[in-house]
Amino acid sequence: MATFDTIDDLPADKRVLVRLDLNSPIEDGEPQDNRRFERHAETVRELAEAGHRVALMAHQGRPGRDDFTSLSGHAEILADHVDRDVAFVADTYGDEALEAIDALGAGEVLLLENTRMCDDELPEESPEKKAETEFVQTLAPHFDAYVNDAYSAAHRKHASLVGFPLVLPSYAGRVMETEYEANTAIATREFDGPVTMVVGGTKATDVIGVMDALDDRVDRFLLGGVAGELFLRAAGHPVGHDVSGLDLFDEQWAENRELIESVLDERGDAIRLATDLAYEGTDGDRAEVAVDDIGEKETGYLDVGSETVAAYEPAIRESDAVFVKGALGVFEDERFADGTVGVLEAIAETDCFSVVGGGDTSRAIEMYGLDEGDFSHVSIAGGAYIRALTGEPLPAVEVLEAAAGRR
Ligand SMILES: Nc1ncnc2c1ncn2[C@@H]1O[C@H](COP(=O)(O)OP(=O)(O)O)[C@@H](O)[C@H]1O
Ligand SMILES: O=C(OP(=O)(O)O)[C@H](O)COP(=O)(O)O
Repeated sequence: MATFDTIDDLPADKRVLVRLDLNSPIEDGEPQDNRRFERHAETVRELAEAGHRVALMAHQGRPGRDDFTSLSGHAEILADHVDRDVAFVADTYGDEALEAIDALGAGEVLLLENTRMCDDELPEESPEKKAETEFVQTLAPHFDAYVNDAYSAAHRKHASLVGFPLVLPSYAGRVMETEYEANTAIATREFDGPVTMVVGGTKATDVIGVMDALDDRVDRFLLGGVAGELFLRAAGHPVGHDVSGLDLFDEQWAENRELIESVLDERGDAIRLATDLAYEGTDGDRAEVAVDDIGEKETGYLDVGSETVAAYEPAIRESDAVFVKGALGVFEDERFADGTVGVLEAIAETDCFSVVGGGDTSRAIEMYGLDEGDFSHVSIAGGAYIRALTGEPLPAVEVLEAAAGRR
């Protein structure tokens, strides 16, 4: 049972600062609609309909990456889901933002600019330090309450996530509440048969530590995506290097090499690696190569190959529980969706307990016409949900709980 207050406990007619997680796939510079908008819209609508003045904070991407953009497009998508205007101000806590916040009327909604454009936001520090930042100290006096709905970012100690509960009465939004309950329940659940985790995506650093911490709670890991290539690299294959402008591999390799090698050493029997990989052939079609035939690293691999998919599917069918974190390939491109979709289809056809997590990965469900009802839980959280599986506390949840304890 969560020990934080929720928006059911929020007194009427307040100026409320709300943290959402609208971090989304970006295509041609534009955010793509996904279930994060739909799910957070419930909290925003409820607060606006209750007559609160609602200012929203959220982040997009990471500085230096292609997905680091303004939130102006996010405001439009969110407005469609909330079914009311969502104003946008290209400022987070400067004069322009404060003016727009102070001008909010009852039931009005305003989205502030990407929190990660502020220097105070990102360095991971204690909640006490974050509460002292100019970011928190400037915004807080303009509000009566803080609502955190960003469960999927709750593993980060950023100012907008851990600073405000020390200085404002604080509450969990609907997404925070439901994701917390679902993911905490999963962490304590026992399974009779094999437990499988599908590990892919781009955030290898997030998943490798969790693989280590999950220890023997997971019987086998099926690997793909960036993490999968880094494990292949550790196993001596010439893959998992940055080629042609990609910067997904080498930095994460340097950061995790020792851990990957020790996980491979200790849990090697439980780890299944791709035996073939897919890439873009010279004619633009999908081409495949056996991992053992890759002589040197000269191309980017964008999916696991068909032999690998055929080996992963039966492993899923005989599992009692399957957890998915991260896509096995660049499924947004149909040519490289086979791994991700093959695994999701096998789960959907199987009567196992299943969780699909991650803002990007869960999007594959609707993109490829799968039915959400065929999965036990589709989480909009990736890194936060797999950390919850290890029982590791989430800093942004801890400060909400501490805030409730002080009231
Ligand atoms: N081999 C690969 N190279 C580049 N990107 C990949 C590869 N495999 C998977 N991806 C990308 O990983 C993304 C999901 O990664 P990640 O952000 O870690 O997961 P999530 O947001 O679902 O938690 C997908 O959008 C997919 O395009
Ligand atoms: O999308 C997110 O996490 P996820 O990819 O683990 O689901 C969150 O917004 C956290 O983003 P971050 O991993 O850049 O801190």
